[in-house]
This record gives sequence, structure tokens and C-alpha cells, in this order.
Amino acid sequence: MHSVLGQRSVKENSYLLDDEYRILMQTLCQASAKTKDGFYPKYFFQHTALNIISLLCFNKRTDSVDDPFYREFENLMGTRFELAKVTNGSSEFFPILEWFPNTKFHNAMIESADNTEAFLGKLVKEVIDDKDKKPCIIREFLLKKDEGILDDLDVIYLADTIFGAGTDTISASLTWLTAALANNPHVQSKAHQELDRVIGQSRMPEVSDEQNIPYIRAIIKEGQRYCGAIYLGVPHAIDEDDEYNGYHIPANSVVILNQYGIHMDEKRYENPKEFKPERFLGFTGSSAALANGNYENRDHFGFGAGRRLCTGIHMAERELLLGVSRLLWCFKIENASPLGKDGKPIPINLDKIRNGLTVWPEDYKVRFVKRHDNVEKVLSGQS
Ligand code: HEM
Repeated sequence: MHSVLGQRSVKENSYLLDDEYRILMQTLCQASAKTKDGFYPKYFFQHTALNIISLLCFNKRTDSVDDPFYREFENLMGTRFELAKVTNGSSEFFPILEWFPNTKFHNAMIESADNTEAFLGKLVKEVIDDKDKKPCIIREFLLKKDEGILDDLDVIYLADTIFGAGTDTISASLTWLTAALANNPHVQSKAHQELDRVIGQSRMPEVSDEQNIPYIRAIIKEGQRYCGAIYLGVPHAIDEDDEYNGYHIPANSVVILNQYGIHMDEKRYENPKEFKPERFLGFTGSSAALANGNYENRDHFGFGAGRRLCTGIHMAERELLLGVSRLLWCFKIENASPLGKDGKPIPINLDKIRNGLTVWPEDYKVRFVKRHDNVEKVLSGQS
């Protein structure tokens, strides 16, 4: 997994990320032209994230959120992530509950696994049947299968891990951050000033601009802290008895990183309930670099911690940089909620969440207003 998602492979595929985030901005321009009432952007972000993973794994992409392939994927992932939420695993925490099996949940898990195997199995077969043998992640896994290292089901579930881990995390992060930006126009103004000063209006931001746009970098880090896609990390079990801070942790205990708890800890982050990118202005390193140093100096814990740190961290950071810098370069994001008594749109309520393995804000509406006349020309490559 590390070789297919590592830094080198991500660099080699950077053209693909670049293309998909340009197309996303074009799609948002088109969608915005159709309505003045605003819309919930989740499906656009999810479509982009899916296209990226699907191109990397299977050389396959779709043009629209209405495409049946995208719809089937969205259904499958929605069900799987809903089933995988921590509260559905209550017997992991209270073993006595194993005496009262939850047959409905158990059957739903089996049905969901069967559907996923069928969906991804079909895609793996398309790679096997591809006469041109175009390179992709699945082809690399199939080589490992030929060497006897993986079997058919391993290939399908490795693809499942990449799809599951690499799509909803990105799209939920962008969906949260868009809402936070709509609630905080003063943050957008600062970002716009930085982008106008450093990038100008005749080209879009690129990954290579990262070091020169510290405020955008800080917005991304604050987004992961203040409203990241994961509240409770992936459950892990420990092999042997352990001691931590005077607590005895018996072997086989389930251990979960309470990311939300850390991110809202006042000792670590002053006024943690405030969306304040400035707190990260002094953090020049990438989250990947900081995750490999002393935990006291980490920016945030959105990508997990320790040996099971997100394998896709390099790709995720590139995607967030392209997504956030280009959203802000192209648009002013306006809250399109109904007006409150003060005549201003009611702020989007970020405390209301939809819970799953990834968490989402409740549906909201925003308008993406083009910032200048050059946006569409640059997006279509005419500038
Ligand atoms: C903002 C986006 C992302 C966030 C917040 C995120 C976060 C996480 C977290 C918290 C974990 C669990 C770590 C643990 O088990 O303790 C994880 C695992 C993983 N992530 Fe990400 N991730 C993101 C994007 C991606 C992307 C784009 C990919 C790949 C294309 C990816 C691939 C993976 C994989 C393969 C694992 C499993 C690693 C393992 O089990 O050892 N992630 N991620």
C-alpha cells in the first residue's frame, strides 16, 4: 500500500489531481450559473474524490454526479460508512452485549460486503480484460497476485480500503471547510488578498505555490482541526498488556484515538471552538512531516497517529491544497441560508453532524460567486 500511495507515486500522478480539481471548479461554475439559491456542494466534492481514486485504481472516470457508476458508489459507501460507525460496535466496548446478537446489523454488514465485492469485482475484471494493459494500482496488485502474494479477495479488499479511505475523507473535509469559510467571510478576505498578491488573476494556484501561500496552508490545517472528517479514529486492538499514564490496558482491548477530543482540548489549542487559521501560521511543515516528529509539535491529528497513520497523507495534502486554494482563487463562498432577524444569513450550524465513520455537516446551501472575469478563461485554458 505504501508503494502505491507513497510520495513518489503521488508526484507521478500529480497531473491527474491537477486536472480533476480544475474540472471541479468548472463544474461548480456551471452549477452556480443554474441557480441563485445556492446548493449543497458535497456531491461535487465526492465526485471529484471518486474520480481521482477510480482513475488511479482502474483508469476509469465519470463526467457527472448523475452517472449510474457514481450513484452506485455513493450508495455503497454511504451504507458502509453508516454501518461502520463506532456506536454500531457496542459489543467491542461492552462484551456482555455479545450475548444479545444484533442480527439485523450483522445481516446488513454481510449484505453490504457482498455488494461491495460485486461492485469492485466487476471493476477488477475490467482491468484484467483491458487489452492495452494500461498501468494502474489494481494492475500492480494483480502482479502481486501472480507472484502468489495476494489472492482475488485481497485485491478487491485492498481496492476497497483505498476507495473507502481516499474518497469520503477528502469530500467530507472539503464540505466542512466550505461551510466554515461561508460562516467566516473575514477569513476568505484574507485568503483572497494572499492569492491576489502571490498568484494574481491570470493563473490558478499549483501545488508548487504551497510555501508562498501560508494563510491557505493554515486554513487547511485549521479545517482538519476545527471540522475534520473523522471524530473518532479507526479502532485498533492491542496485542499485549500495556501501561499508559498509570492506566492498565489489558491485551486485546480496543483503543481509539479521540481526534475530536484532542482538537477541542483548550490546553493544546486556545479557544478551540473558534475557527482561527492564524493559530497555524507558524507551522511551515506539511502534516506528513509533522506527524513523523514529536507529537507535542504536531499541527493536528486528523490523519491519525503512530504506525497506522493515514497511508494516503501525501495525496490527501495535495488534494486539499489544490481544492482549497482553487476554491478560494475562483470564488467568494456565500452562505445561502435563510435570513435571520438581523437581516444576515443564519450561520451554518456546524455542531449538527451526520455521524458515520466519517462525519458530515447537516445539509446547507452556499453560493459560489466568481471572483473575477478571468476565472472561466483560466479554467478553460484560454488565458
Ligand atoms: C483529508 C483526507 C484524509 C483524512 C483526514 C484521512 C485520515 C485517515 C485516518 C484517521 C486513518 C486511520 C489511521 C488509523 O488507523 O489510526 C486513515 C487511514 C488510511 N488512509 Fe487516510 N485520510 C485522508 C485521505 C486519504 C487518501 C486520499 C487516501 C488514499 C488515496 C487515504 C488512504 C488511507 C489508507 C489506505 C488508510 C489505512 C491505513 C492502515 O490501515 O494502515 N487517506 N486515514
